[in-house]
This record gives sequence, C-alpha cells and structure tokens, in this order.
Amino acid sequence: MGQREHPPVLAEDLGKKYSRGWALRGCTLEIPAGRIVALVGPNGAGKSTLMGMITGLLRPTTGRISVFGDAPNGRGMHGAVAFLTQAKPLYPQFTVTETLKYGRNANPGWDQAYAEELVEKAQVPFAAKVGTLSGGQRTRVALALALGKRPKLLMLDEPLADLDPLARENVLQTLVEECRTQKITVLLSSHVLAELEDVCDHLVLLADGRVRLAGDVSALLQAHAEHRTLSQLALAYMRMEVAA
Ligand SMILES: Nc1ncnc2c1ncn2[C@@H]1O[C@H](COP(=O)(O)OP(=O)(O)OP(=O)(O)O)[C@@H](O)[C@H]1O
Repeated sequence: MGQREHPPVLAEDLGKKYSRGWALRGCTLEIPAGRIVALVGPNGAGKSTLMGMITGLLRPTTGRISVFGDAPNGRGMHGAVAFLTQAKPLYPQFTVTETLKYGRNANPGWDQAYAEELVEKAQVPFAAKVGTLSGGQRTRVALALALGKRPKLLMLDEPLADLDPLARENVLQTLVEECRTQKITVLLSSHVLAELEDVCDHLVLLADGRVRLAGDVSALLQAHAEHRTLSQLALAYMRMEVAA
C-alpha cells in the first residue's frame, strides 16, 4: 500500500453464499476516505450482506475484505467503525443519560462532551426514557451514540426508514454536517434516491449480488451524460437489471 493510508474498506473478489444461494459475488471495490457514499440497489441486492461483512459479523465465503487495513476477525467490529441500522438497538427503559453512559462504558475512545453536545443540539431531554421518545428523537440519540464513539467510518443501513420527511431531512442534515466537519467516511444505504442526491459524493450500486456501478458521482455523471442526477442514473441501472 506504500505511503498511502489504508482506505476505510477494500474488498477483493468478495462473496457470500447463504443456504439459498449467493447474496454477493465477485465484489471488488474501495470505499475511499472522507466520502459520503450512497449504497443503493433493489431489495435483496446484497447491501446488508456487504455491510455485515464490513462489521465482521458475517464471514466471507470467498475473497478478501479489509477495514482500515485490518481483516475483520469475527470478534467484534473494528474500533474505528460505527454501525447504525433501522432497528437502532437502544434500551427503551434507559434514560438518554444512561444510554450515553452505556456508550462510554462500551467504547474506549468515547467522547462524552461531543455525545452530549449532539443530544443538546437535537433538543432531546437527558432525563427522558428512550422508549418515550419520537422516532426522530430516538434516531438523533442513536446517532449521538454512534458518533460519540468517534468513528472514522460510519455505516448506516436504512436508518431513516421509519421517519417522517421533516425528521429525515433533519437527521440527514445533522449527519452530513457532523461527518464533513469531523472527516468521517459514511456508507449510507437507502432506497430514497432523491435524498441521497444532495448528500452523497460517491456511489456504489449493487444488483443481484454484484457491483454494477461504483465511483465518484460527478465522474459517473460525466461519463453518463444522458443522466443529470444520481437518482436518474441509479434508477436507469436498476431498470436495466430488472429488464435483463
Ligand atoms: N441469513 C440469510 N440466510 C439466507 N439468505 C439470506 C440471509 N440474509 C440475506 N439473505 C439473502 O441474500 C440476498 C441479499 O440480501 P441482503 O439483505 O443483503 O439484501 P439488501 O440489498 O440489503 O436488501 P433490502 O434492500 O431488501 O434490505 C437476498 O436474496 C436475501 O434473501
């Protein structure tokens, strides 16, 4: 790798086979540092499977994957990675303060002041029990828990799916502001293409378990001049897959 720093994710001929068949095949790609990456593709394309292998929770069937130069070892996530899913596994009986305390105990690099600042910005009361919060508030707490870890890579698997459009916009704005300021690489999976358009500068499109399109969004749009936006381009590729 020479003088260059290891990229957040490097996959080489990566594959995952479940009992029902291949979920991901021949996946070779790099997630470059400092980018906000859209991970898109139709249902069942392999997005969650790819994220699962980045976390190390899933073991590859074929190929290799490295996260900041390290191969996931199955004993927990890389210390520089935070993962947020739609399920947002927060304890409903915990108050926000107790939730942050849990984050502090679970993460060696925890930044309490930063996590508290994120909760304050979201105007969520520290004394409130998580189970009593609205979906948007819960997501902001989950984001504070993920960012308080001070990750270098933040992965989000459909984290906004249960939020109303205003809450989605609100959470996305916070997410992008924080990640750009803190230079955190983001891998964001979503089916709402228009929403990704404003925030993502890199695209990975999966279909039927394979990488169909990957790269810098501006470069991809230049190379496909017939499409003006990320969503038009991604939709056109997905349509081609369905037709094939
Ligand atoms: N634990 C499992 N056992 C068997 N098959 C699985 C398992 N998990 C996923 N699959 C299959 O692997 C394929 C890829 O699934 P995956 O969840 O990675 O797709 P996805 O792109 O995240 O889909 P969605 O957009 O619907 O969330 C699908 O065909 C799915 O049915």
